Amino acid sequence: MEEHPGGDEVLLAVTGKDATSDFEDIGHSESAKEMMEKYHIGEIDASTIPAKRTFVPPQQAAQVQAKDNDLLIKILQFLVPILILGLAFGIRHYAKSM
Ligand code: HEM
Repeated sequence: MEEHPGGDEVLLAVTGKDATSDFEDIGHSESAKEMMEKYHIGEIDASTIPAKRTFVPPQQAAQVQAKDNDLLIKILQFLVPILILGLAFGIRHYAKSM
């Protein structure tokens, strides 16, 4: 995985499904195709391959979680100043009326 010139993320993105079209779409060189022989561990019964991806590696699940956290931080960065401003106006209004 670490040695793949295209990086490990692209490989993780196709785990749990048939990656033939993904491999071919990239236009891998002949030497890349020859290299596959080295990693060939056996034949798979095509009827057992899920049509859709069913497995998400934990590394990617963590990335999705990190993206969710980024969104939450952005929302908070927007909301917190507005809340502080609202609170300041509220206190000022309350102080004036006393
Ligand atoms: C055992 C399977 C694989 C082998 C041996 C392999 C090997 C290689 C090699 C040698 C390269 C360097 C460029 C070349 O010579 O073509 C490469 C690049 C790349 N591979 Fe793979 N690869 C495999 C599977 C995959 C799969 C399944 C994907 C996609 C999901 C993928 C995506 C890429 C990408 C995006 C690049 C970079 C292309 C570029 O920058 O031009 N590879 N791979």
